[in-house]
Amino acid sequence: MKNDTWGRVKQQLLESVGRNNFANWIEPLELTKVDNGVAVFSVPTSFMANWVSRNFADTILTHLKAANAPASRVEFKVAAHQPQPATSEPKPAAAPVVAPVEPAELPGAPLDARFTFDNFVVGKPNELAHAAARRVAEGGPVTFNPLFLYGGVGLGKTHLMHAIAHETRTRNPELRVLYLSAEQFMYRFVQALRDRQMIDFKQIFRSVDVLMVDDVQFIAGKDSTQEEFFHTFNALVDQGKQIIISADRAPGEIKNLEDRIKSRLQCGLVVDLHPTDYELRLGILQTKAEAYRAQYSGLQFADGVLEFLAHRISTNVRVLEGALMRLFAFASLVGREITLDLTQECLADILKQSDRKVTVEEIQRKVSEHYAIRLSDMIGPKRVRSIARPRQVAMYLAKQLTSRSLPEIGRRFGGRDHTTVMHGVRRIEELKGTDSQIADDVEMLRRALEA
Ligand SMILES: Nc1ncnc2c1ncn2[C@@H]1O[C@H](COP(=O)(O)OP(=O)(O)OP(=O)(O)O)[C@@H](O)[C@H]1O
Repeated sequence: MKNDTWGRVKQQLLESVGRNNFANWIEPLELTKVDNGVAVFSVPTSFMANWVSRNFADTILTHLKAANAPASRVEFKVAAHQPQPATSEPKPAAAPVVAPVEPAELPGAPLDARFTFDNFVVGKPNELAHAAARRVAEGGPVTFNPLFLYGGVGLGKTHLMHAIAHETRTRNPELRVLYLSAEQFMYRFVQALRDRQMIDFKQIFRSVDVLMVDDVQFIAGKDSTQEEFFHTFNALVDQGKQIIISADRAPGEIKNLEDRIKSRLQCGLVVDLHPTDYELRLGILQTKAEAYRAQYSGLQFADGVLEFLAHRISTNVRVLEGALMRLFAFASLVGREITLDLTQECLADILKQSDRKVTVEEIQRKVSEHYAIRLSDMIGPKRVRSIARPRQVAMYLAKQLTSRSLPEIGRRFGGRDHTTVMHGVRRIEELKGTDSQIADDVEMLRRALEA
């Protein structure tokens, strides 16, 4: 077979496999001979030989036959002068045909075994992101590509990506799933450039079935990394492979990211993880506390502590988790029950940082309005229930929503003693469990004060 026949076949292959596949896998092939019906190609690396043989041998043979080439089989031989990539299997010396080798190991980051769908608590702020992640993890035809997840710090982007990877691997163990951060992508790229291993780099990244790149904003402003990322992205999308990307903001808002990349990233489904709300924070705390309780068996937990933390700690789940972990460790060290007081003592710094700045005076005002009593009665001496109960509700909310100590709250309620405040707080905690009217009032007031 003449080389111009191979030239014509290549033209047809370009159309049938697409531009990116052609550039990556077909263009580097060199037809060395056709012998006894076997078309022998020389390829630069054994990884490539293996990949082309698995994915393109039939297509190449079909086109060769269509061009009347006397070939009934194709073989791919590694060119002797090319250095072998460190990740490929050594080639048996006597075998001219490439022995089947395992695909090169993927240069991904390890997955956190705890970041599964089962451990992910779903609430209004993250339900869409969770549903999209589940959909992608189920596999099947690629419906949106890429899936782009974005949101503020510590809201679960990495958790969801790892969950997709775990689930995909469980459902389809044969799929090549690669998860890494954008920083690691850049590091691998720079390393490949330095070691003149770009062919291997491209081959490995173009051979995955699912690519996940976390914190993509990191490559903004890094021109050659962006360029390589763009080509990798296109090559995979052309092959119908799934891509999942995360960032701290929407694609259009990432500064110094090339426009063509922004527009690619917007092509699929873009979903955001909203800041957590009270219900989601409480759900997460309950799930994690359950796990800690099992770990620190025997540790007692007073009612209202988780609710207090869910009220008081900001939107960031990582901080919430850290607080809970510290609380359990502290309580087990000192051998005390986890009460509201212990919580405030142990987490004073975290609570101060995420103080919502609701004042005791505001609370008194809102509660007085709600129960239609005079503000002066709130801090005055009257002890009738119609006044004392709203006062206790206000004390409870002051304890929940501010970082004031019991004596400080007492002073703001007409100079009352801290034991009176403590009694009031406990009374409302009890009533919340038995009196739905009180529970509703407290909840409604809390929402109004936090709005
Ligand atoms: N809905 C959730 N349910 C359970 N755990 C959660 C949830 N959201 C976040 N977490 C936990 O909070 C911590 C931080 O989450 P993660 O690392 O996924 O955040 P991120 O959005 O990737 O943040 P960053 O932008 O800092 O990378 C993790 O330990 C994760 O398990």
